[in-house]
Amino acid sequence: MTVTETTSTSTRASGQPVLEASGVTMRFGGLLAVNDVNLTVREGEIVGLIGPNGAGKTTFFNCLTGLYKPTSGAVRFAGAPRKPEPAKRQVSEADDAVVVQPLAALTPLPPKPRAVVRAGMARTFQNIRLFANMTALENVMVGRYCRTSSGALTSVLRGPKFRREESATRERAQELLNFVGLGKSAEHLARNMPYGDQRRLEIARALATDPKLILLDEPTAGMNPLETRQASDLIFKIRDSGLSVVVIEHDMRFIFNLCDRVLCLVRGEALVEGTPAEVQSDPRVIEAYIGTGEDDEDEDDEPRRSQDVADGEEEAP
Ligand SMILES: Nc1ncnc2c1ncn2[C@@H]1O[C@H](COP(=O)(O)OP(=O)(O)OP(=O)(O)O)[C@@H](O)[C@H]1O
Repeated sequence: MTVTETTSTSTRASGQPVLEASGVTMRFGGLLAVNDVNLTVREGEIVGLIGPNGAGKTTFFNCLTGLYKPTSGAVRFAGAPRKPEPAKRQVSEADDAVVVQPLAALTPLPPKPRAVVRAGMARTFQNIRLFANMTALENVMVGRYCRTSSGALTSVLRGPKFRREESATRERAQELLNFVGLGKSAEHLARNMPYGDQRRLEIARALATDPKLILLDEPTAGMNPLETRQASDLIFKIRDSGLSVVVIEHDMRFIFNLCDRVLCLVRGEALVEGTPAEVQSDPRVIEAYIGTGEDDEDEDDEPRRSQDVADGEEEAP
């Protein structure tokens, strides 16, 4: 299957690109998991990544976030480090001098995941990866440490600089817990928190790194309908706070109600990209999920929640 089609302009397509993946290909030995996939994410956009099981969504995500080095292709990100440019000065109508930051240019993604986080990209994983025996607040504080400057020695000596940073980190972590609706759970051990709260906590920890772009891998997996609605509200709130979001989900109703744009991968290739309305009504997407009935014996094509496509079609605007 080699058909790739871009059929939409996003409702927010006028924003500057923050991430650009071009020709991303990932092979595992003889297996072509992702084949020549392109994706541009713009400021303030929510982009959904869908596809049947084994379509290559997580592998593509891993390429976007620097966890995998693509076999070929490039990922460019607006926050990636580059040569410092002098800030330009602009004079407003009121003749006040205002310092304007130059527009962030897209530059190649740094090679290591830690550098990717510093550049402004954060992610959550399909399986919850919290520090189970730490409190909610401590989990978020850990996410914050990539933005603090205390070195090992300062931390051991616990001098004034360390104490100031520690206090600011704690304060910011509490703000983020409030933001995701976990303000009252700050002292709860992560392992004792309800499942939906653990997912929120992961998002708060990712937000603690001050990202420009957050990538969420199946954020509603295992959630009940109420938790799923709350997750949706939280993602809108994150977008409204100025971030771009990329989200992988199998729950089509959730995706089609949430996203500005959706990319459907099938067998590692981009099948269709468009608005939720375009993607959910595209016969190729329906076929990819539900099948034609001719290749029912092909287990790899079996969708986890095939009925969701039809559900989304009825419900989405
Ligand atoms: N580290 C790896 N080594 C070898 N093969 C892999 C590896 N990771 C993924 N694959 C294979 O690559 C293909 C794509 O897998 P991937 O997990 O990216 O799909 P997915 O769309 O995220 O699936 P799901 O919806 O089930 O999570 C699959 O055939 C998978 O078995």
